[in-house]
Amino acid sequence: MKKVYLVGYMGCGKSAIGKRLSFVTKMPYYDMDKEIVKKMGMPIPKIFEKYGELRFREMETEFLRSFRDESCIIATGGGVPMRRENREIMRKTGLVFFLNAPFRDIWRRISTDKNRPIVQRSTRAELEFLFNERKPHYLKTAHFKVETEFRSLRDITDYIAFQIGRLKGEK
Ligand SMILES: Nc1ncnc2c1ncn2[C@@H]1O[C@H](COP(=O)(O)OP(=O)(O)OP(=O)(O)O)[C@@H](O)[C@H]1O
Ligand SMILES: O=C(O)C1=C[C@@H](O)[C@@H](O)[C@H](O)C1
Ligand SMILES: [Mg+2]
Repeated sequence: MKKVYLVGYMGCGKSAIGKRLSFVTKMPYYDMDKEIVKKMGMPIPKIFEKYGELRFREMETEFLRSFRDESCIIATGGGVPMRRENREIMRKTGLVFFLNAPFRDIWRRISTDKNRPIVQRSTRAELEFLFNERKPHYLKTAHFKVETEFRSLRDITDYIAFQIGRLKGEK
């Protein structure tokens, strides 16, 4: 069985939905950011500080190239679909869902977060610019665009679980 990848901007709900989806589908769940943190033994802001963003981006690609061959749910980092190789690996090895949220909602969720180095170093306008720059890449990576505005985590999770089940021929 294929992997299920959740892609989208910081704060769109990849981790929150990934965990719930794992519960509903009984597929194991992995958070790419957490896997990299575990491997490196330091938090993401520290990885950026010590090795630089480019090396972090290499680590993301390395994760996609080598992560275990099992059916699972993966919440990806917000910058992952920006690289062509990453997009190709995800589309080839799984089903990709883009969680689309308006920037307004995103900003409300991420503006006070200390664990996202890109948020730490950017203004609101810069983050909105990056959001608009990334959106086409999320769209071209994804097999499904999932609208999240005004929808509960449960509702979004059930929709994705339904699509996974449908494609597995269960429903
Ligand atoms: N549709 C939603 N309804 C209510 N709360 C939401 C929704 N989507 C996300 N949230 C909340 O917003 C916060 C940020 O979500 P989450 O951490 O899952 O984002 P993320 O996409 O994993 O971000 P990152 O790329 O930085 O890891 C969480 O507290 C989550 O519960
Ligand atoms: O959007 C991004 O570039 C990032 C999002 C997070 O998931 C982390 O991968 C890291 O903070 C970078
Ligand atoms: Mg996350």
